[in-house]
Parts: sequence; C-alpha cells; structure tokens
Amino acid sequence: MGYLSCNSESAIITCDPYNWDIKNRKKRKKKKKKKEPKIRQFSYSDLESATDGFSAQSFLGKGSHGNVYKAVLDEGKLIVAVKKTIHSSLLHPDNEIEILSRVRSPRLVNLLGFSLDKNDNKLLVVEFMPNGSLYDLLHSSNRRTPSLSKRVRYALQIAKAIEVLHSSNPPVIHRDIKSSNILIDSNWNARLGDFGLALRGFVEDVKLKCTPPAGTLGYLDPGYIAPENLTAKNDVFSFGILLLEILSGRNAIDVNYSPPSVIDWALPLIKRGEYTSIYDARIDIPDDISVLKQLANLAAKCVRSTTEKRPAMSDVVKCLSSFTERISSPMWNNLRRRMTKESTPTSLSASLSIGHDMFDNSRELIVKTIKHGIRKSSLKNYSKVSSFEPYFDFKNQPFADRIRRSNSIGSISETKVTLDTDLGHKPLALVEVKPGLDLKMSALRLSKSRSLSVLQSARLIHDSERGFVFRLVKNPYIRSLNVTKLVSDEKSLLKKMIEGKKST
Ligand SMILES: Nc1ncnc2c1ncn2[C@@H]1O[C@H](COP(=O)(O)OP(=O)(O)OP(=O)(O)O)[C@@H](O)[C@H]1O
Repeated sequence: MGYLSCNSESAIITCDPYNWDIKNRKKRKKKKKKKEPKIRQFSYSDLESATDGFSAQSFLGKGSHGNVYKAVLDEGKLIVAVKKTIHSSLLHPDNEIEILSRVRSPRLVNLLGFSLDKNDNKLLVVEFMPNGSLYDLLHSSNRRTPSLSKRVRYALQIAKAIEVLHSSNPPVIHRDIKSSNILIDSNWNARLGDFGLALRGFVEDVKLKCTPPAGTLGYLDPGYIAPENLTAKNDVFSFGILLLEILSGRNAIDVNYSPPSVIDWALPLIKRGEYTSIYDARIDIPDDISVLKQLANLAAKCVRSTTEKRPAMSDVVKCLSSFTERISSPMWNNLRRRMTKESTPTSLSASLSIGHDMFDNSRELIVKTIKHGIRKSSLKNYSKVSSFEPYFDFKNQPFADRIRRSNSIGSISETKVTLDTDLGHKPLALVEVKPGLDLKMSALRLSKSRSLSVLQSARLIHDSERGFVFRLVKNPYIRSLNVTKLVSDEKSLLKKMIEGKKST
C-alpha cells in the first residue's frame, strides 16, 4: 500500500510547548531526565560490520521508507534493527528520532540510537522484533493463526500503545496505524513501530496545521482530507480498521472480497446483527456471542464517520481490557450461566444422573494436560499427557482401562481420565489433581477438537483426598492448566458414585 503523497516538508515539529511552564521547569527537567531514554550514536562502520555490509542475510524487510537490517552488536549482546531510510520530502528520519526520543513504552518499538553514514544520512537503530509483524501473523499461510483471545490481547496492546502516544505531552498522532507496523517482540507481545509519519504537538500548532494528510490507503480516515482535519481520532479510525482486520483475518483492502474494503464489507454485517459472519473462519469463537457482538461494535464505533463520535483511545483500552478478561476466563462466565440456568448437582446422585446419559455417548478424545504454575521438578510425578478412550458403559459394563500415550510428551504413569463430550457441553471427567493446586484454573486440552476444556467444579464428587469428578465446560480460550494427574482408581470412585445414587 502506498502513502498518500503530499508535497510537504518533513513532519518535524518546531513549535515545542514541552517546557512551557517555567516555574516547574527544574522539577520537570529532573523528572524528564529520569524518563528520557538514552539515545546512542552508533558508528556507521560498527553497523556496517554488524550487518555484514548490509547484506541480504541481514535484510529484514523493505518498507516504503527504505530497508531494514538486523545487526548484532556489542559482541553479540545487543541485537537491533537498523532502518536505512530513503530521505524524501514527506519522510525524514529526524522526525522519527525526534518523536521516539521523547516517548518510550514497552508497547512501542523503541529507539535505541542512530548513526550517520558517509553522506551524513541518518540511520535509525531500533529494538529488534524477532517475531515478524501482526500482518504476517494474520495473513501468512505458513504461520499458525492466532486465536481470538490472542487477537484481542494484541488489539489491547496496540490500543495501549496508541493511548501512550495520545496521552503524552504534547500528544503524538501516529498517522500510520496498520498491521505491518505492529511488530511482535520476543515475548509475543505486540508493539507499535514506524513513526515515520507521526506528528508530535497540539493540533492547534501552526506546524501541524500546515502538514498535509498522510497515511496508508485502506486505513486512512476518509475525513482526513486537509491539514486542519488532523485529530487523534484519525488514529482511532485506523485502529478500528485494524481491529476489523484482526477479527476477520482479512486485509484492510482485499480485492478477493466484495466489497474489497473491510469497512464496507463488515459494517453492513454488523448493522444487520450478523456478528459471527465477520469473524475469521479459522478461529474458534465462544458460544457466548455477546463478546463478539461488543468487539464488532467497538470496531464499528472507531470507524464512525463523525470523528467526535469515535471513542477516545483510553475508552478503547478500557473496553478491550474487559473483553480480554471475559475471553480469557469464560470458564467463570460459563459457570455463572450454567449455575443460573440449571441447578448444579451438589450431591453424588445428581451428578450421576447426568453421567448416565453422557457415558452412553462417550467417544475417544485425546487429552493433553499443560503445566501451569507448577515447577518443573514437581511435574516429574505428575505427567502431562494422556490420551484415552471411553472407559466404561455406565449402565452395566466394566471399565475399559485403555489409556494411550501421547508421542509428543512421553511416558505417563497412573494417568487416566474419563471424559465425554456429548450431551451438550456437560461432559464429566474423573481427574486426580495434585493437592493444593488452584482448581479454578484447571483445564484440559482436547487435542482432537483443538480446543480446551475447563474443569468447572471441584465440588461435584470428592474421592479421598485427591480424586475429583469435574464437569467440563468446552472452552477454547483458557490456556492455563493445573491438572497434573488423572484418576487411577476410577472403579472405586464409580462404585462410590453408584452407591451414592442407590442410597438416595
Ligand atoms: N524493529 C524491527 N525488528 C524486526 N524487523 C523489523 C523491524 N522494523 C521493521 N522490520 C521489518 O522490516 C519490514 C519493513 O519495515 P518498515 O517499517 O520499513 O516498512 P513497513 O511498515 O513494512 O511498510 P511501510 O514503509 O509501507 O509502512 C517490516 O515489514 C518488518 O518485517
């Protein structure tokens, strides 16, 4: 995608109200000194040798501003990305340096320094992001597509990054929010980069008022057609487009769709209430569509044509934070929903009556347990993986003890699970857990369905100190798991269940 080119000078702000307040200047200077990042000047020859002479092997990618290279410096201790920018009237590295030296955040691709080549052209040295861009994650067929909870997490991280910019003094308007400018760091967190078009200052500032509009087609606010239309809400619009891209997995402009623009495609669907239609078909979506609806509505609000009606980035952050909580703990929503819908069995007999139907429909599933919050050493005796087949016919047949092993994790001992997924979303599992673990966070990965189940309740049946019968709730979003060992003595547990039923 190309920039809307405008024949303007670079977007460096000369009018800087940063230190207006003379009274507090000293105080602020102190504070500023603490916060101000150290910008290092790298020698060009060091960068040259650290990139192998800007070789093809060090080449990371090409943008409309120039090429980006990976450089290994300080005897391998420092890995950076070097941006060799093509100087143009619209883009100048000084602008990026000016802005990035003022704002710093773990949500941004921060500036580390700069260098001057033989012709005194500036090169930018920024933090190296080893996991590509959000664009790659969403659109490359050779990468595992992120789940909805991950996508919402990325969206929240980007929203936070933009909020940092908008709330800095004076504010920074990025003007080029798009998935290829979102880079993924070594901890798989999203960071906002590429400040080539960013403007720092108050919109009333003369310099900003004279800077022609710029941005990337597909993401650019259609209302931003003249310099005086510049507002932080232009970024909110671009973020809305990005959110639609994140949720749908389709490009901001994609000629394979009709209409090609994501906004023209998604808004009518959202207006008609067909929320699920805008979601990427490759991802699991929750049963409870209220979050999907709210996420879609949030995107729609961000792209409203009236700028004043768009939410501020701080509101977007609040909204997305609540969604991430809901998406990452649907266990509790499901639990709450189920609790109100139906009476939760509190006695053995009640759970047995559920189990009866369920086990008739039992089928093979593979269960993987994932360690969470457990030290590696303590996992030794609590193996991680089991695959299993239905182990009993509840009516009269004996248990079938057919536990299989997963090749991926290795051997297991005394690890068994009984599980059934039919009967709506109410399967039972007999699971033995390590005492003292937080059962609220327990989950099982059902690899056959590529989703997770959550142990909904530890209170249904309790066998001795360690055995429990849980109801499982299908839940594709919980990634944590504390289950360490599955019941080895199902027979006695089942006996107890049957006896419990008889006695009531
Ligand atoms: N800090 C970085 N760490 C690792 N790779 C980077 C980094 N910055 C950029 N890249 C890689 O270099 C490519 C070019 O980046 P650049 O920011 O110049 O352009 P772009 O954002 O892809 O496109 P445009 O210039 O049109 O905005 C990116 O797509 C990315 O793959």
